[in-house]
Amino acid sequence: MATQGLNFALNNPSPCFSPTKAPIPSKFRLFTVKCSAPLFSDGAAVDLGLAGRPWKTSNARLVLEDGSIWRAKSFGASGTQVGEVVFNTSLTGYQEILTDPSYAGQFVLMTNPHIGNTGVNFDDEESRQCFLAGLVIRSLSISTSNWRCVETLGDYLAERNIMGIYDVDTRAITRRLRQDGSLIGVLSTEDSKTDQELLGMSRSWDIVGVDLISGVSSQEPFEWVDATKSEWDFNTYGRDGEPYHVIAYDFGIKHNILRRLASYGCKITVVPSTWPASETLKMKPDGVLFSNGPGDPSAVPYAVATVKELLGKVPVFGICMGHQLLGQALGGKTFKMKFGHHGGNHPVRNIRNNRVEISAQNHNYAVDPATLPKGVEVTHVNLNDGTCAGLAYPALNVMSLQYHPEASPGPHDSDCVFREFVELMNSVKQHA
Ligand SMILES: NC(=O)CC[C@H](N)C(=O)O
Repeated sequence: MATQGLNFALNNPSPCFSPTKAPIPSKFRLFTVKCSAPLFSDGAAVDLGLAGRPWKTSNARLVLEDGSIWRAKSFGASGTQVGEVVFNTSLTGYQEILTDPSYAGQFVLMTNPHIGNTGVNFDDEESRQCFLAGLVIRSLSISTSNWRCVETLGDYLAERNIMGIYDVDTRAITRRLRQDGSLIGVLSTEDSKTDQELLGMSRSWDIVGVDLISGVSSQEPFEWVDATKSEWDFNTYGRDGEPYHVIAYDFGIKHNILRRLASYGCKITVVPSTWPASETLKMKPDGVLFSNGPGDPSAVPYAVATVKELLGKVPVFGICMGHQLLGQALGGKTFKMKFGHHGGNHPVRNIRNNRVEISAQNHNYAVDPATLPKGVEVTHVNLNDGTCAGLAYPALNVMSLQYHPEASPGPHDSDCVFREFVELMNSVKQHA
């Protein structure tokens, strides 16, 4: 499919896919990028005093820190919002993306041009709210049609106070992000704010070094029981006997991680990000899961300290942020990538069995394998750019993935890793 091919190419940093480099203006010059078709842009008809148009005209601006201004039409909430712009190459699954807490502080730009056609439903929520800064899309579907739909995307965002824009050249912005790396932007529907003011806001804000986990984690421990609904579940692996008790650290956990663990027969207690390791050990779990979560892994040393305290005492599994925290706890370093990986089409090689999995990914940071101590194995590699996509330290019963085996949205190729975690807990229990 042509769109699928384009989205693969966007994630691949290989020079043969690089778009032509557009000139970037000097840091302090503002310029407007014309992107809408003339028929739909503000302009002549209004100036000439002709009757008002029945369609919406541009009423929002996205000002990027490189000085570019993108005129667009707003939907969802109004106001002014700052965040880091990242592009996501998933073709479907915008509701799961909107409710993935790992997007806190970020504007998600969907490279698939047509968004909103299936509306939103009760089943696809990945957390209790939308934590992202806003949504940037090319075309907002004018009709909504799906058997699960309960509401339109626009109403859903407005109720949750999340800003969205459409009729903006998402391809051009994506090229810019690929060439120059992630950019901070300010989205505004407020005419009272000047372009210079918005540019100033984008240049005085940063996402690096900020603890975003504390804003998304649950505040109290709770039990999780829901498994994947039987009509959606394809797992046939069943276990007899007592379920394994897993303590899941909530750094911004996606519900489908919990559903998949429950489907593999785990009893789950979710604990806040600041839950002391000593309390976890008192609960005598069979395993501990460190979840995904937003922001910079170096900004949460308290979480790294908790992970360190648990290493070697109980089998552990890290997903995305959890993988990065494990990398640091084992003595390694994390670094910020140029534009990260966001989408449901990232090829990863599982080095242990030499199979390639197409995976769902959402991260801007990665573990530098060269900084890891002896004994830590890189188990998975991202085939687009060779970055570390999974780790294991068998001596301490550690396993982790940089990406999302729970998908939501995305392919299910990596689902069997939940079984591997159950088998790890099983073998540790048998040898205790
Ligand atoms: N999905 C996640 O857990 C993301 C981890 C981290 N916030 C990153 O961007 O790399």
